[in-house]
Amino acid sequence: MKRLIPCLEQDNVDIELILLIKTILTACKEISFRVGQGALSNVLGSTLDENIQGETQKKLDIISNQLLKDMLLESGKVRTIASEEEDYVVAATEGAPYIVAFDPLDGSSNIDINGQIGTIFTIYRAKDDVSAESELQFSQKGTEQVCAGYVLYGPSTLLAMTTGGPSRLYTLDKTQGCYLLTTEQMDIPTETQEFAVNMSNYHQWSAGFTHYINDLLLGNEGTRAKKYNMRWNGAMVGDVHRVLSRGGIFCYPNNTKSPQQPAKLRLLYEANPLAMLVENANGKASTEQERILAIEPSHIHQRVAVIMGSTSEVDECLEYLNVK
Ligand SMILES: O=P(O)(O)OC[C@H]1O[C@](O)(COP(=O)(O)O)[C@@H](O)[C@@H]1O
Ligand SMILES: [Mg+2]
Ligand SMILES: [Mg+2]
Repeated sequence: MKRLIPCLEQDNVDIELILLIKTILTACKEISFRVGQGALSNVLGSTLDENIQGETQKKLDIISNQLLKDMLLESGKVRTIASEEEDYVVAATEGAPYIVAFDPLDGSSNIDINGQIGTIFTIYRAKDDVSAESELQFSQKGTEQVCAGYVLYGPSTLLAMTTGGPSRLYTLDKTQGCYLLTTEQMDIPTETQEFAVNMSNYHQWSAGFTHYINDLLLGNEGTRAKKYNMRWNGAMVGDVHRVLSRGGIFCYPNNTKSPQQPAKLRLLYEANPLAMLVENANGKASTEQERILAIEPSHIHQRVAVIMGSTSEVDECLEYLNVK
C-alpha cells in the first residue's frame, strides 16, 4: 500500500505544502493516540470555559487545539492560524507561505460516549498585502483552498484529503505510525435513499425544507416514490464521511431556534473543507441559496446552512427551497 507522502509527490504537491500537511497529520496522530486511550489519558469531560461562540469547551477540544496550534507555530510554514477554539486569528510566522484553519475536534458531544469525532482542516495561500495578525487573511472563497481534509477518530483512524485533485482516503497504520492510501478516489453516487438531519429541529425549519423532509418520510407513498433511511451521528465529520463513503444527503438548514443565529455550522473550518472534499468526490455542496465554495466570507466564525452529498438529491432538495 502506498504511503501518503509519495501520493502527494505524485500529485505534484509543492514540497512546502507537503511539509505543512505532515505537521497537521503528526498532531492528529497524537490526538488519535489520546482519543484511543480515553479515560486513561484524562481527556474526557468538560472544562469550565466557553469559546467565543458560547459553547462549553471539552478537555479534548482544548488539548487538540493546543497540539495543532503549537506544532503549526513551530513549523515555520504558517503565517496565520484560525481555529474554532480561538476567539481571534493567531499570527504565526511572518512571510510564511500558507494560512491554516481548523476545527480541532468536531462532534464534541460524542467525546464522552466513545462516538465518532474528528479534526477538520483547511489550507490557503497567505496574502502578501495583508498582515499576519489580520483576519482578512481568511477573506478567501472556499474555491481558493489548496488542501482540505479531516482525520476521523473512529474504530480506525482515517484521513480524507484533497489537494485539488480527487478526494482520497488513507488509513492510519498504528503499528508503523503512517497513513496508507486505502481508497484512490472517493466517489459519491449521484442518487441516494439515505438522509442525515437533526429531526429535533423539525418545527423550526423553513416551509420549503419541512416539505422536502415530509416527502422523504412519505417514502414509496409520496411524490419521491422511494423509501428513505435516516442516520445522524451528531458529528458532521462522521456524517459527511458516511456520505463520501456510500452516498446520501447531509443537511443542517437554517432554523428559527435563535433568530440572530439561523445556521449552526461554521463556513471556514467545517463547511468549506467538507464541501471541497464532497465536490472532488463528484458530489454537490450548497447553502440554501448558493454553492458553499463560492461564498465571500465575512468573518472567521461565520455560520452557514449546509446541504451536501449525492448530486441529484441535493438538487431535489434545492428545488423545494426554490433555488434556480
Ligand atoms: O447538536 P446537533 O444539532 O446534533 O449538531 C451537531 C452538529 O454540531 C457539530 O457537532 C458542531 O461541531 P463542534 O463539535 O466542533 O462544535 C457538528 O459536527 C454536528 O453536525
Ligand atoms: Mg465542529
Ligand atoms: Mg469543534
